[in-house]
Amino acid sequence: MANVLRNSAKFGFSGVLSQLSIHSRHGRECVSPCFSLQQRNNSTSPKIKVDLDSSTGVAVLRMQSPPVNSLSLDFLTEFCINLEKLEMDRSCRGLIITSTLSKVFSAGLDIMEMYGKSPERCGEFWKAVQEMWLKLYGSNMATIAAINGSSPAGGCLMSIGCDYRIMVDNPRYSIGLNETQLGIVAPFWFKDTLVNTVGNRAAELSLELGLLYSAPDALKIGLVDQLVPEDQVLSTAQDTMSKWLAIPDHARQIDQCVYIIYNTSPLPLDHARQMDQCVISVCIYYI
Ligand SMILES: CCCCCCCC/C=C\CC(=O)SCCNC(=O)CCNC(=O)[C@H](O)C(C)(C)COP(=O)(O)OP(=O)(O)OC[C@H]1O[C@@H](n2cnc3c(N)ncnc32)[C@H](O)[C@@H]1OP(=O)(O)O
Repeated sequence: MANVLRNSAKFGFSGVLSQLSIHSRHGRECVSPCFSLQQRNNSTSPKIKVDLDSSTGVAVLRMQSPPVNSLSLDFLTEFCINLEKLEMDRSCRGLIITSTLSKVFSAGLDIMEMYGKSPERCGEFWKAVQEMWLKLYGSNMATIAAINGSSPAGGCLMSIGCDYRIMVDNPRYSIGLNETQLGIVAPFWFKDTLVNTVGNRAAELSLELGLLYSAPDALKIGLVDQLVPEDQVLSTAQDTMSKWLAIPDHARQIDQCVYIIYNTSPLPLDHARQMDQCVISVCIYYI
């Protein structure tokens, strides 16, 4: 796998992100419209399953893309379409993300998307990664990751993009931003999200050494909020969600907004997204 990553160096990409600029129903910045997402979703079997309980207002999004829920362009597109639909549905106030696979939450970005692809495809892929994070981190819903397996790299990003993380108490499951171990560098907005979660020093050590934490170690540094037995991860997430939803939405959303404005990178701005594209291109060139 590391070889695939190293070989991908020669396929640097130069596509420029198109402008992403529609606004959500709540006025917060949103990304490209459902229409364009649907146009590029060519997959046949669904990689995502969503169940919305209209009596509680809680949706459970299950990632079901074997073998490891890797974040391919198709996967990310489907993920974003589902998030967008839930975001537009006023009856949905809370979202729980989990995996149907045993042992794996998500293996992160699909390695094959970074190998031997055209610059245009790489650009489209990176844009989808950005969209996934923007939609999740900026969501108006309360979001909980029910992490029932390993969650390296992009899988960890998805987890820390949620408001709260509950992980299965199994030392064999790991989580972390391990990019440097693969010879690549986590983009600045991965870093910011991690700093917001575990603080500066822990994030610095974690990123530079590309550390993957076992579930108990992840709890120690605050990378996850709670550990539970495997068979309780979803019920605990549901119980926790009811506490989050006891807070009036507008108060939680405004609080989150203030937090994001003061603590997060400018990725939601168009120029920052384009700058990110350039940085990633250079990184790939030097791998
Ligand atoms: C466009 C340019 C972008 C530039 C990016 C720069 C910034 C980088 C940002 C983010 C980086 C990433 O997210 S990179 C992905 C990093 N991911 C990992 O390091 C995880 C690697 N995988 C694992 O550790 C393990 O697979 C696992 C713990 C997740 C599961 O272990 P398990 O033993 O259950 O399964 P296997 O290891 O046997 O794997 C099964 C099967 O899945 C394939 N696989 C695994 N991970 C990936 C992946 N990320 N992408 C694609 N495919 C993956 C693995 O090769 C096996 O396939 P085969 O059965 O065919 O051999």
